[in-house]
Formats: sequence, structure tokens, C-alpha cells
Amino acid sequence: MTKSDNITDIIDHVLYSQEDIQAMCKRLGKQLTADYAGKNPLVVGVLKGAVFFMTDLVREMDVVMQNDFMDVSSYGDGFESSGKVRLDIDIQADVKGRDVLLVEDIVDTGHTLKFMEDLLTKRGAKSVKCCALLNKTARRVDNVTVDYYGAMVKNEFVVGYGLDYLNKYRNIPFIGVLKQEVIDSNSNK
Ligand SMILES: O=P(O)(O)OC[C@H]1O[C@H](OP(=O)(O)OP(=O)(O)O)[C@H](O)[C@@H]1O
Ligand code: HPA
Ligand SMILES: [Mg+2]
Repeated sequence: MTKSDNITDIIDHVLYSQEDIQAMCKRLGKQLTADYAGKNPLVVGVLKGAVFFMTDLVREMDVVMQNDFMDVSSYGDGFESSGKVRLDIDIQADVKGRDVLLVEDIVDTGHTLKFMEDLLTKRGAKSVKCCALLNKTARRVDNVTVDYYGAMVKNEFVVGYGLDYLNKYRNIPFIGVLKQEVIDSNSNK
């Protein structure tokens, strides 16, 4: 690992500042307010990464809604998706006949979104849509639609604002590209 104790030293460069993220939340919140008016959507945050985005996004939505969380993960080893999506904590709400909006920090290979869409559709949700802060299409494997997103990102590993590497760096308030040397120093182990 890096010798530094300062988390910002592991960042190659800042991709989106706190102000950029705030503007994305405002724009998406406006759009979702219009699209979900009168639908009482069930807005589901995907733990753990989406927690930060979820709390900012729903406060920009002027819509009566219900909130729930699901804990799903597939990046145990950090950089590469294991391809196996694990459901650790399920939602409590019954989704039958509900308009469900999944909130994600990032859609990358699409494995996680596909898993959740299939599960919620099987349970009888009326609609399942996804709002992701970031949409990374370069490594997309599953055919999924990211209905709403803040920004497209290149094939770079990003951290901050909920996005982690080895469950670290989620608390960085902006989004940055992780230094390649951080990934390399861990992949040799
Ligand atoms: O499109 P995919 O390739 O499936 O990648 C996207 C998913 O991976 C990350 O979660 P992760 O599994 O790392 O769990 P975490 O949210 O707890 O970090 C991220 O928060 C998305 O849920
Ligand atoms: O670029 C990423 N950063 C953090 N977590 C992720 N999960 C999928 N892609 C990423
Ligand atoms: Mg993760």
C-alpha cells in the first residue's frame, strides 16, 4: 500500500468536485421529481456505495416516496468484479405493483444492476429503473439500461463519495481517479 497516511495522496486527479456532484444531484432530482410525481415510488439505495448519493439525491426530489436499502456486493477483491453478486441484506418492502427506483453510485459491468432488476421484476414490481451517479460502459457485460445518470466515466477506477477500493476511501467528499500504483501494489499480494 501507499506509505502515506493522507487519503487524498492516493488520488491521481479529481474527476468531479463537490460542486459538480451537487449540480448532478440537483439536475437528476428535478428530472425524477417530474417523472415520479404521484407514483409513490420505492426508492432503494444499494449499499454500501450508494448511501452518500442516495441521501443527497432524494432530498432533491420533491415527491412523496418510500425508502429502503439493499446490500449487494461483488467487488470483494477491489478492482475486478467477481461476477458473483451476493445479496447480504434484502429490502423489507413488498415491491408487488410498485414503481421501484434503484439508486447506485456506479454501474460498471452491469452484474449488480442485472441481479437486482431480475430479482425485483420476479417479485412483481410494476417498474424497475435505475439512477446511477456514474455510468461506466467500457467494461459493460450485462445488457442493462441506466435510465438516469450524473455522468459517464472512462475505464478508470474511481473512488470517493461512496465509491471504494478495498472498502476504503468512501469518505473522500469528491470523486477522484485512483492512482494505478495503489492498484498495482495490491494486485502483487
Ligand atoms: O456494475 P458492476 O460491475 O456490478 O459494479 C457496480 C457495483 O459495484 C459496486 O459495489 P460493490 O460490489 O463494490 O459493493 P459496495 O457498494 O459495498 O462497495 C458499486 O457500488 C455497484 O453496486
Ligand atoms: O470504478 C469503480 N470504483 C469503485 N467501485 C467500483 N465498482 C465498480 N466500478 C467501480
Ligand atoms: Mg465497492
